Amino acid sequence: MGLGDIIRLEDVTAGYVVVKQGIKSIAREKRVVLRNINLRIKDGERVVIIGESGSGKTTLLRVILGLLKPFNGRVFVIGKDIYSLKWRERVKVLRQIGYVPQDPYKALNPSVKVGTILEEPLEALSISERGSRVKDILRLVNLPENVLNMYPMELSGGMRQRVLIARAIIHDPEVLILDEPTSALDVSMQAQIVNLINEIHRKLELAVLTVTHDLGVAQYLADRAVVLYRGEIIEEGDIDSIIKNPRNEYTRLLVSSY
Ligand SMILES: Nc1ncnc2c1ncn2[C@@H]1O[C@H](COP(=O)(O)OP(=O)(O)OP(=O)(O)O)[C@@H](O)[C@H]1O
Repeated sequence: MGLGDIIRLEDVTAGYVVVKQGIKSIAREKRVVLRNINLRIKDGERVVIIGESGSGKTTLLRVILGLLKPFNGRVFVIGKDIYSLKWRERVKVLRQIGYVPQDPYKALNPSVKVGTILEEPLEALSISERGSRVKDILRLVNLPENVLNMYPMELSGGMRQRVLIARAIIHDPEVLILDEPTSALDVSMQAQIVNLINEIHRKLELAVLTVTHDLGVAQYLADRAVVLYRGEIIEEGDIDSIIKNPRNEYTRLLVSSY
């Protein structure tokens, strides 16, 4: 394991166990979605995973987030093999990941005020420390303080996305992971969120891993890109050279339709 790896996947094969019910029998079958994935996110690096719908992007995130144990291979987060850890230890290590789920309209509990949502990850701090941390983060994500007393439903999609990003980084993790951060937003809002993510990367000096099917977003949010196709990494490297000079046939197709 090299110095400075925040996340590292070694030969990961993962998927789901599906239950097939026959007339007289029930059979469990392994459905492999990811094959032999080797992936490394270094300290402070911006990496984007590009792939079409069904390529396994969300499954890959579940594996990294400690939610889906691979059939084979190992997953390291800040140097710890997470699936070999006891649950309590694993939770502690996984706090180094800030996660922004896919849909800002569905991801926030509608009956909880924004202030409570943001304080939740800060339970270890005193009340006054929490308050000042919340204020700092609101400033960083460019939200006014009056949102603290509002419910998610009262906010626009872009504001909800800012709340989700704020919640993900408020406890100062080492890496921010975003699942399709712009796909539910209109075009002008997409640019603002992309700029915000880059600003957070600069100011907090954390690694950023973004999953997207949008090459435009990928170009703005990454130094390095990994192309996932049918559960396998088929190409990876510098995002601009992948776009200018794709080596794999599928990547060429992806770039030509962009
Ligand atoms: N809980 C599950 N049980 C069985 N199969 C699943 C499950 N979740 C996902 N899959 C299958 O795994 C494959 C990859 O799905 P995944 O959601 O990881 O893809 P994705 O690239 O994130 O797609 P999208 O962009 O549409 O979310 C799909 O064929 C999907 O049907």
